Amino acid sequence: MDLSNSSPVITDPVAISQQLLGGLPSNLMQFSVMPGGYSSSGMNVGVSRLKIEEVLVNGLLDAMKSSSPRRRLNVAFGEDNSSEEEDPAYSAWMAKCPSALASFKQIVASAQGKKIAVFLDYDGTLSPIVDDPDKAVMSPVMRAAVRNVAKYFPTAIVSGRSRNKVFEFVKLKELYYAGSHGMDIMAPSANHEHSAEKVTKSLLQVVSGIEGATVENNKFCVSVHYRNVAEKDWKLVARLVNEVLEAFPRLKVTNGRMVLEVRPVIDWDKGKAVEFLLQSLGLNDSENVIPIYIGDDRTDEDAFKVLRQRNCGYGILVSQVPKETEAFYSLRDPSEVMEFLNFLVRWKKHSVLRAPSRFGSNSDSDSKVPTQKLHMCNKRFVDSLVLLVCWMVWKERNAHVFQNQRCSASFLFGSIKKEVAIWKEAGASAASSSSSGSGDAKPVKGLGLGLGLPDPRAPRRRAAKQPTAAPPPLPPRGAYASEALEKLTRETREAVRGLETATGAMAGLDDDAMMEEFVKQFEEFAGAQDMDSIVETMMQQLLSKEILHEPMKDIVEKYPKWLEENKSKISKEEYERYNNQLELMMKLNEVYEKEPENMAKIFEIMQNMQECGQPPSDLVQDIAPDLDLSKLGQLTFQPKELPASNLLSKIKEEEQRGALRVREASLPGCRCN
Ligand SMILES: O=P(O)(O)OC[C@H]1O[C@H](O[C@H]2O[C@H](CO)[C@@H](O)[C@H](O)[C@H]2O)[C@H](O)[C@@H](O)[C@@H]1O
Repeated sequence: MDLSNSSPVITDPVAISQQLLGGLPSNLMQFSVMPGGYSSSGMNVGVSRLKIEEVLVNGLLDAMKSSSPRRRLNVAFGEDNSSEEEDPAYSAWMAKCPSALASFKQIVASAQGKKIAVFLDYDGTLSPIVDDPDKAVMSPVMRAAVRNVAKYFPTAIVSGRSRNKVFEFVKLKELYYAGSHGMDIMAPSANHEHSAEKVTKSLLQVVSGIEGATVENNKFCVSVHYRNVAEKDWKLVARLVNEVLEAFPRLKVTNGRMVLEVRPVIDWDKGKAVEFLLQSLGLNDSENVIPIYIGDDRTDEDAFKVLRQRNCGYGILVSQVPKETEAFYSLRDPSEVMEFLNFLVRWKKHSVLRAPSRFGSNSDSDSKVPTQKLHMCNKRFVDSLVLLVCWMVWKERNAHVFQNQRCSASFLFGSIKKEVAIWKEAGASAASSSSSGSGDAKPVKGLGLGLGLPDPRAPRRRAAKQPTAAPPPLPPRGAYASEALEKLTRETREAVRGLETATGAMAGLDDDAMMEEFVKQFEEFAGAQDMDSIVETMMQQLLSKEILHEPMKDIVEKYPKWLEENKSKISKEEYERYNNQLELMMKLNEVYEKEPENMAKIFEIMQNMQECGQPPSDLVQDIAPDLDLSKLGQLTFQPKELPASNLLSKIKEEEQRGALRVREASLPGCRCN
């Protein structure tokens, strides 16, 4: 939806069709308007069938137009620049449906002493919406967050997809799954599956001539996707689906995010699925169980409604625009969902350290937390610090393993402090650019956390050449990158704030004591998630398709020409090395395209890449000036070889034994990234 449109609120498609149908004499309305959809079954064809059909098609079309609203696009980068603070409609909506992150305190306060059960929709909630439904993969960090949540709370995925398909995406055995809008947990008759197959065939036939239209069989339901169909053809899609459904009186159609969902006319939906799951998991005690349901789509409203009616638990709508909803709270996008899930885990794990600055709790347990801890428990600071310490320790470990270089704890701490200074610089710029609200998307030095990572927001030549008047469509595959970028920016900013707090809190402590404190905090946090998985998650994020694929594609595109032009200017060895590098990059791109989740392969290629050193600097300069492949390669050794959590104690031990060679002198600038 274009926000410049008149109504800021997306209305229910049913309401739209009812409105339209309201104009007809009631005796002509023998077709049924289903809750959450409508079916053309039982239609009285005597009077003006064509007219009724037209009304149905138009109703469907209206619903299609109002679905999957898009936000304003930034002219230069195809990104959204608008902030909710500037949008009065959004602010008004937020007052009714506040952020679940901002309201975390209330949510957990009401859950004190009760059991939380978590229900999660998949598309648009755990994975960003993308053009190709088969590519709606979940990021490794999101998977880690869901895995952690499931460690502490019974967790179920409730999806419109078939159960198998959603499992293929989520890949976590510890969860419960309800596919086909929850239908596959209620053992529907084989007839439903059969008619889904039949209607899939008919739908495939009729839409085959419409460019971009696809049909997805979700076992008991069928999705007709029109996200990639030109808007002028949407009416045709609506008409054809409507026509096909006339032969299937037991099926109805509802509208989701750029998708028409054909479902059996049975009294079953995601709300019923949630009730069923609560019952069968022994969580039906509404006094003592708080179900939290997070979803982004219309079908999730059935679940929100159930929670509201039961007067227990919370629906959380994932949306960046105001919507009519039965949910109590909102989150803007999957990255906020992940943050919320992480909050839940930390709250559960560290309830003893719960402090006002962190979750705003003022429970008794707070009084037992020492003041210094209160300062240090600023959640985001701890997170950022953890990442930072983790990263530095990891680099140290690499230097230790690959270069046989070791450093003292105080040197390591010095490096951490230097890194923090870089964060500080980045955070200050990031904070000022965001608080100015100017929408200035200039790259911020240091946004790659000093890791030599490309800044996904840095304008590349290709982007700069695009005419500013016509904004490029928001590339769905960039969603993770901007998610990652947002996260890094947020963490950086918070690290800076946290650093200030910590500086005050730790004033008077000497380097070693400070280091001890850092490590203690780190271990507390790491204890919640296990150190290896934090490192692994971080490595996965840094080497993920979302971060690296775009710059790699750009380099691979230009590399052959560069080689040709420079062959006579470089040595034979260099030429071979570069050729080798190009081949590896091509391999890497292939993995990113075909099996982006295959981290083992990505690690392997990156390791080999490390041997090839940096690509020619004039080649990468325009594309990804900060990209340092040889350094990224160092990331790829499995943490299991030497758990990073042991490293600090190992360093200390060796230091005590006097076995350390301090390497400050050998490392100019002390930057070991
Ligand atoms: O209940 P959900 O798990 O949210 O499933 C609802 C539909 O999700 C998928 O479609 C949506 O996501 C696609 C990938 O991002 C996107 O291309 C499409 O436009 C969205 O509607 C799924 O493909 C459908 O079958 C589900 O019904």
